[in-house]
Amino acid sequence: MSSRTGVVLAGGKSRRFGRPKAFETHEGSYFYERSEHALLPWTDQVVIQTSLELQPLFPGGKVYTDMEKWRGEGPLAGLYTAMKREESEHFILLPCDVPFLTSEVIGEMIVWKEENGITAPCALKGNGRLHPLISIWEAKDTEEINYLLEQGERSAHRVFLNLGGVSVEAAALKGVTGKHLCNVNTEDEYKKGSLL
Ligand SMILES: Nc1nc2c(ncn2[C@@H]2O[C@H](COP(=O)(O)OP(=O)(O)OP(=O)(O)O)[C@@H](O)[C@H]2O)c(=O)[nH]1
Repeated sequence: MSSRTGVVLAGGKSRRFGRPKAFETHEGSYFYERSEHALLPWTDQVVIQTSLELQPLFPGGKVYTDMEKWRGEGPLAGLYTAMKREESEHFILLPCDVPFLTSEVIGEMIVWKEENGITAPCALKGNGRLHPLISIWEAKDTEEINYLLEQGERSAHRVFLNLGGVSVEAAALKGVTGKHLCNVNTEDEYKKGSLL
């Protein structure tokens, strides 16, 4: 059983961006690759969780589509699918639209969580809000997430809170800045983030 699996969320519609965000580039790498590379040093494996439409565009590796039942229903369904498919103690989640985030941020989060003995999900807080998709989830919570999905819940934020999730302030982590957390939904946000 591998103890940490990285999950890159790379489905969705990218309506605000106008084309699939996963395949935008920053410094010569696709956005999804940047999330993948941020996770690789800290995990035993990284899986990409995407949609049926986008799956053929990825070059290989473990590229999963969301469970049929919740196809197109958002990031939480993507996380749950990966948790069901892979045996792992911890799931480190990243969206594909945080091109400025680095592996150092993930390392700092893991250390903070372990040092503080947190056994609940843990997510980063910064730029004035919680980032439930920049987070670490526990295999023990898989069935509770399933239950909440079955109840119609689709918000990763509310599920995180429901499971007693603990947030860590970016400012409490060494070297982590607002730029790292910059979430790119539009071309303008990408340009602004690049200037930070
Ligand atoms: N696997 C999976 N990932 C998703 C899904 N919806 C969104 N994501 C991912 O979750 C992250 C946040 O997505 P959003 O920006 O909120 O949604 P989006 O559909 O990509 O973009 P908009 O259409 O502009 O809202 C991104 O990394 C998306 O790729 C989904 O249904 N399944």
